[in-house]
Amino acid sequence: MPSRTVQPANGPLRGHIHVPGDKSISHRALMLGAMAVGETVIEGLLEGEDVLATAAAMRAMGATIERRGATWHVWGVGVGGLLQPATALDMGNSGTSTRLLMGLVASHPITATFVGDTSLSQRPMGRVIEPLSLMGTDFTASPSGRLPLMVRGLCPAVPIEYRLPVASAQVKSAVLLAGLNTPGITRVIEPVATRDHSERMLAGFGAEVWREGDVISIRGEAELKPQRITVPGDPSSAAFATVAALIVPGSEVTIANVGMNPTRAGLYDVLRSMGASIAFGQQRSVGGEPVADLVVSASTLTAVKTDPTIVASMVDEFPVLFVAAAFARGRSVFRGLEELRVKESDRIAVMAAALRAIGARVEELPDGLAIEGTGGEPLPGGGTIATHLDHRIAMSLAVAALNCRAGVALDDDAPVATSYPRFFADIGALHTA
Ligand SMILES: O=C(O)C1=C[C@@H](OP(=O)(O)O)[C@@H](O)[C@H](O)C1
Ligand SMILES: C=C(OP(=O)(O)O)C(=O)O
Repeated sequence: MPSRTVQPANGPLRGHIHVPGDKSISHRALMLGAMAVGETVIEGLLEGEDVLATAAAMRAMGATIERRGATWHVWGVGVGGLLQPATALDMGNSGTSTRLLMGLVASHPITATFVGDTSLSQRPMGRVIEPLSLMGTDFTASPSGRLPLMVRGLCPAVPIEYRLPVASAQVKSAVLLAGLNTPGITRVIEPVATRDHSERMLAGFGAEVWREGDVISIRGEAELKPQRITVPGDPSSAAFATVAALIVPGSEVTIANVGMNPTRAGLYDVLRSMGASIAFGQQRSVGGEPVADLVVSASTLTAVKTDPTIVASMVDEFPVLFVAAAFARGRSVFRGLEELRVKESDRIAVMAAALRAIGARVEELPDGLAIEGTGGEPLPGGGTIATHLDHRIAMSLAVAALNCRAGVALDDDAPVATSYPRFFADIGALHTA
């Protein structure tokens, strides 16, 4: 476990960074490229460990995937064409790879075993096993529906209409991807809107997929046509430099190429409601997704109470929002965050412990956190933070360290490589002194 001490910023953060490719979109580009017939070309793919796990799995099931300079090239097997993998598929730390690929395998006549690291092996897969079992797929899972697990796909599978019991884009996507190779129409009812990258990209590849109110339908046995895809920057990664610039006095930072899909951009609305100075320049469309360059200036933040309806549009950004709240004026309250307990770590409990360790005043609630902010004053810092194989915990505390008197030690900085390998270099480049 490589440990690292992050020192407080020795002056304002200044400069310009280019945020890496969106993780959710990168996974989907590889998967759908692998399901098309012909060559898909991907620009801006996130080369993080999670996405590389998806690439390795698609290769193991028959796709050819190559990096040539700055672009990635995928020669797909076609819908229905996935091959039986010779060995277990190693999903590493990646919930998205696991759940979406379980969906793809579910309606193919193949058997696949999924394994992962100790974090992923504790995460619930029953939420995907349940709908895919209704489609006829057979599963043998570890106790409580965990990894390692084996999926025996059924072809043809049975189309279903499934109401999501949790707001989860991964579960929605697993069912839609299983529906790709299933005769007839598969429907997902989504009471709370979640990120819609699967629907957008399936349509882009030529599948018939449509939304009526909260019902998303896909016509199966689709033929996907290869595409040229440009992956926009990841708003979940941009969140770290954004909060860093807000809490380090005197900072002004430009973060280029940030995806602003409304199903992902909740954090930026919440920060602005706290008084954050964030300007959205060069608004444009990249790969069918809205994108902007953010100009973020250090701001006096005030406490906030988030509405539970906004959670799905910023589900991965709460750890770093908690850091912003720790430096805001007043008591912030975040509720409706039950899903945070089943991410790479229990992000409510782990962030409560980490913020306390650096001197913040925090109350853990069953479904969230209440945080008493400093009003902008630095926190004491010091101590060593347990990151629990969770990239977002590591990066959030590295950001907090910038405004802690004694800095912050992370027990393990390796997890940042799952979603943002250049994180420490990007933040380092913003130091002026
Ligand atoms: O579909 C996706 O790409 C993702 C969906 C979210 O998970 P849930 O579907 O479990 O909320 C999110 O936390 C994850 O980082 C990526
Ligand atoms: C929850 C996350 O990812 P995944 O579910 O793919 O592991 C995340 O990136 O914060």
